[in-house]
Amino acid sequence: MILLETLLYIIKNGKVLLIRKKRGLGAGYFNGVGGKVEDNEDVNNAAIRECIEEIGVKPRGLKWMGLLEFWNYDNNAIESIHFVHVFTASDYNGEPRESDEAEPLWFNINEIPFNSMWEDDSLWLPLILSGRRIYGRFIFNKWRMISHEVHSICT
Ligand SMILES: COc1nc(N)nc2c1ncn2[C@H]1C[C@H](O)[C@@H](COP(=O)(O)OP(=O)(O)OP(=O)(O)O)O1
Repeated sequence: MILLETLLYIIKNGKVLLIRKKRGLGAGYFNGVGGKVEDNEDVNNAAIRECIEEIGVKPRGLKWMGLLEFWNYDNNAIESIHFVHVFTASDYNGEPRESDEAEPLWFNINEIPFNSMWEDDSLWLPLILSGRRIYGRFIFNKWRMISHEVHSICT
């Protein structure tokens, strides 16, 4: 199963808006806002749509910050490959609200709750939050990370 997905981090006043995911892949973890790109949808519009659906705000000042690949194996068989386009936004319209998918919470940039996030996040999210564009590839077995590579993109 190959999936095209998005992640979006709204950064404002020294804080980043994360969600506590309530269902699906990564339920219980804090993460950026995001989900699957729909047929005939571009990744920018998917990031905006997911943000409206999950926390009720329309992000503004969207910036593409990189591409992440998450390969999950079940022993020797590939279970899923996720190509995830990552964005930041500098502002938004509306007020963040909880939905059946997500609870939004603000965190200081230097107090990200990595202990309650996907294992890979501490390897790349600080780079994105400091304004670097990146490419990363993370290999998992049954969603335990077994190897990784992260590179800055020259821009
Ligand atoms: C494995 O490492 C991952 N780390 C992080 N930080 N985020 C990840 C990882 N793997 C996937 N993701 C992200 C990418 C997407 O934003 C979500 C998964 O999307 P989901 O399955 O929730 O997609 P939706 O379209 O919202 O779901 P529904 O089909 O339920 O509408 O996780």
